Amino acid sequence: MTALIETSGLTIRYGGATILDRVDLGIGRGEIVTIVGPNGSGKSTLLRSLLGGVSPSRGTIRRAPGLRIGYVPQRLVLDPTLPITVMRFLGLPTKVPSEARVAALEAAGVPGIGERQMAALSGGQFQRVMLARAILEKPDLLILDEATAGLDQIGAAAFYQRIEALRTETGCAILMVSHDLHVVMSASDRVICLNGHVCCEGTPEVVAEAPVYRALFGEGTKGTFALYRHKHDHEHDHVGGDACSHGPAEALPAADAHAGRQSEAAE
Ligand SMILES: Nc1ncnc2c1ncn2[C@@H]1O[C@H](COP(=O)(O)OP(=O)(O)OP(=O)(O)O)[C@@H](O)[C@H]1O
Repeated sequence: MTALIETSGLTIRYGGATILDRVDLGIGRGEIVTIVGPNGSGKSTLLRSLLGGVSPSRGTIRRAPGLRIGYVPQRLVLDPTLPITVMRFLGLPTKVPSEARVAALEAAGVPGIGERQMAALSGGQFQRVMLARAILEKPDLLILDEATAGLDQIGAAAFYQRIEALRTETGCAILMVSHDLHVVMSASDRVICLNGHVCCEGTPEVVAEAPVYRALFGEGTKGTFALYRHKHDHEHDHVGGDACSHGPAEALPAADAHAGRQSEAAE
C-alpha cells in the first residue's frame, strides 16, 4: 500500500529561520496519526504545507492522485452578529445538497442542529460543525489542527470517539495535532513528536516512554500521556503496531519506525 501523503526531506524556512528540517513523514490509508510538540515546534506549519498552503524550501510532498483532504482548522472566528444557520454555513462557499449537509451533521455527531444559529453554538457543537464541513469533502485524509482546543475533557473525549468512529465507518485516515501533550487519543496508530524535526515516533505508549520525548517535555508531563480511552468491541488494524516491538529505549529512530510501518503496510 502506498501512502496517501508523504514528505521527503521536507524543509520549510521563513526568512533565515528553519522551521521544519528534513521531515520524512507518510500517512497510510485509514491510519490515525497524532502530532505533538512544544509551542512553535512547527506543527501548524507542517499541516499547512501538507494542505498546500506553504511550499517546501527543500524536499518534496507527494500526494496520492486524486487525494481528497478535509480540514478542521485550529479556530475559525465568525462575526457573532452575523445571522447564519448551521445549514447555510455548511452550504458555503460551494453549494451542497441539503441531504448531504444533514448526513454530515449526523456523521459529526450533531444531528438536528441545522437550523441553529452558528453564533449560538457551544464550543463543542461548533467544532462538530467544522468536522461536518470537512466530512462534506468525502476526505481520504482528515486533517485536524488542535480541534479539541477549548473543549473540556468530556467534550474532547466525545470528539475523539467520533473521530475514531469516522475512521471505522469511512476508512479515512486522520492526521491531527494535539494541543494537549497530556491527552493523546489512544486510538492513534502513531504519535509523532515534532520539534522542528521528527524527534521520535511510535505508538502512544512507546512515544510516552521515549527518552527524547521525556527530555523535550520533562517533568511537566511526568513523561507520560494520559491517554483517552474508551471500551472497544472491535479490533483495529494497527498499521503502526510494529513500533510496539521496540522497547521504550528503542523508540528514537523515527525513520526506522516509519520504514517498518511502510513494509508492514505493503500489500
Ligand atoms: N508565516 C510565517 N512567517 C514567519 N514565521 C512563521 C510563520 N508562520 C509560523 N512562523 C514561525 O514558525 C514557528 C513554528 O510555528 P507553528 O505555528 O508551525 O508552530 P506550532 O508548533 O503549531 O505552535 P503552537 O503549538 O504554538 O500552535 C514559530 O516560530 C512561528 O513564529
